[in-house]
Amino acid sequence: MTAPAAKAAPSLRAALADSDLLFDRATLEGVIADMGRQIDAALDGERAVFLTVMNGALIFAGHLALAIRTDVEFDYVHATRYRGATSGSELTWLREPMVPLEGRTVLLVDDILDEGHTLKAVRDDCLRRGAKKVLIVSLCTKQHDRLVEGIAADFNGVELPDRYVFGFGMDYYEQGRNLPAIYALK
Ligand SMILES: O=P(O)(O)OC[C@H]1O[C@H](OP(=O)(O)OP(=O)(O)O)[C@H](O)[C@@H]1O
Ligand code: HPA
Repeated sequence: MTAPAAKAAPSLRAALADSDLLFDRATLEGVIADMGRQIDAALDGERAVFLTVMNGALIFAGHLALAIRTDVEFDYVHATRYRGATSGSELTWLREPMVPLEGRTVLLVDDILDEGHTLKAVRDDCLRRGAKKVLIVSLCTKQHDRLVEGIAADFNGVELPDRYVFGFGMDYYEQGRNLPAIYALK
């Protein structure tokens, strides 16, 4: 029996034609360089766990890691609640942290703080594992009144309008993650 054909994703080209460029690569690289300096100052020499939330944070994490001078220990989690769609649902854990977090400072690195469910769940999980401090590092934060209570970025790069965004790690139906800029659908 042949498997049913996968549903075609909406066109990335059409989405780009119907989007605004919000932040280009040079701007984002400058913003991330500043974030690296602020994080170095906050760590004050302490070796933190650099915990990337896959997949969206992959590109930001690579740039940010090169902007931080303090040595860090890498690990990642994979938690998703959008699963290639443009609105979120239940959070699914695909990979938990492997590095012991007890007594450690964690830099929790993600691409976007939107409604905050993902970062809140991962932050709380790190604390349950005994992390002494979790610093939330997000490339961007969306401006709206749907943010869950009790979550905020300790380090944030740029602020976004309340529109669906993609590029620089963020996907449009699992496309466009490697666009070197952030776009917003009109
Ligand atoms: O603040 P929230 O409303 O929870 O949304 C933010 C989360 O959504 C995206 O992940 P997604 O579930 O799309 O998975 P992905 O990282 O694989 O794209 C993004 O990378 C954040 O982790
Ligand atoms: O606006 C968004 N774009 C991409 N991924 C996201 N995850 C939460 N919000 C978004």
